[in-house]
Amino acid sequence: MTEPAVKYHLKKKEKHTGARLGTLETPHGTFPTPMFMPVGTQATVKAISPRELKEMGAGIILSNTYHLWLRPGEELVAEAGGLHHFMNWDQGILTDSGGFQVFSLAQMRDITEKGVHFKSHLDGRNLFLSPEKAIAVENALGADIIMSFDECPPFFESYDYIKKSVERTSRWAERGLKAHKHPDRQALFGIVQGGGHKDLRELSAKALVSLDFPGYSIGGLSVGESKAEMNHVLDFTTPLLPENKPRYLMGVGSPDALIDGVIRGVDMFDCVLPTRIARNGTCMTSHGRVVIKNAVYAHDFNPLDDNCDCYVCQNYTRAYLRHLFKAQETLGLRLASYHNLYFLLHLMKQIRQAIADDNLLDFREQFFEEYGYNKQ
Ligand SMILES: CNc1nc2c(CCNC[C@]34C[C@H]5C[C@H](C[C@H](C5)C3)C4)c3nc(N)[nH]c(=O)c3cc2[nH]1
Ligand SMILES: [Zn+2]
Repeated sequence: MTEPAVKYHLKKKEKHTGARLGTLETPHGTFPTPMFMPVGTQATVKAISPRELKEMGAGIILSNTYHLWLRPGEELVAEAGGLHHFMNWDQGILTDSGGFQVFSLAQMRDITEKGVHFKSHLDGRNLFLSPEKAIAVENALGADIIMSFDECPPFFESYDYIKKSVERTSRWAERGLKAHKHPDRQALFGIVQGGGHKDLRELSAKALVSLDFPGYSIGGLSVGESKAEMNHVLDFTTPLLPENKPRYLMGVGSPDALIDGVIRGVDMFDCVLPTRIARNGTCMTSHGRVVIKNAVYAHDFNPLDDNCDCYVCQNYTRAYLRHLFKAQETLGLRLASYHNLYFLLHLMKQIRQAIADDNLLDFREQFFEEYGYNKQ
């Protein structure tokens, strides 16, 4: 039996919740969990350099199979020696399988047992992605953690549709496991589906756990359902997964969703939010969101966030950041992206400390109060 590429070590369970403190050992370093993973869509975290990512404490970042397969092509990335060399990132990389992208970006053609036929969103070419093809692309890209090829059905699809989709996704997961060429250096995660249905989540988790993946993603969420619904699904899904394996909630999220996901036993998160909202000048701060182009900040010579010790908050004022956005200077979106990423990475650090101190619920109370979330 080859050593798994990625090992999760559970260090401590928080006394009052399902939260856990752990470490994730990968071929490119060992990182503390719970963790937030910055998203790089086309082999770059938009507007931020690897040096800045390291400076802010990012460990594992995401890249994107679908885009890189279409452009520049996985062969070119493999020729460059794989993603780490290509993008000059020597810490952890995780790639999604492209399934989510196909369902959300491309003009759909049809889903068959074999895989998905669709048209490229770039040039309309007819393309086909199957579990075998997706895993082959992820093997060529060389990320430390790769995802199974799955279908993420709409949350409000019919029970029958979601049941059929779960069964097919489980068959696809098994085919992906068989096609995976480097289990010794790339950890393939299974992705649990099942919408909002407890029995379908059980059906999905049982099938995937029997295949003994080194880690499990919780898919099919953060697709338009309410936060209460997402938390309800997590309440009965995380307990279905092995305690000694990492759990990755895909596409989440906002500060409240991160805290509530950790409370329910999630270890890993990714979300495009911090860099996406930064591009129009929306910043996350300890006092809630600041839309920096607002006139109210024109003469505000305070830092973006007086509780933040990041490079941006230590060296620039709200008035200056507002000026940059009004003048459409690219430094504006760089600084806003930097702070937003730092904010979420720092939030995870505070969450890890709260788990160590067994006061995660008090931390949630204070953070929600200060950020302006209404407490459920
Ligand atoms: C937002 N809500 C949400 N996301 C989801 C994702 C993508 C996670 N992010 C990876 C991704 C997706 C895009 C944008 C960036 C870069 C790259 C392409 C990889 C992050 C999901 N991915 C898969 N394979 N399956 C899901 O069920 C799923 C559900 C999600 N629900
Ligand atoms: Zn800051």
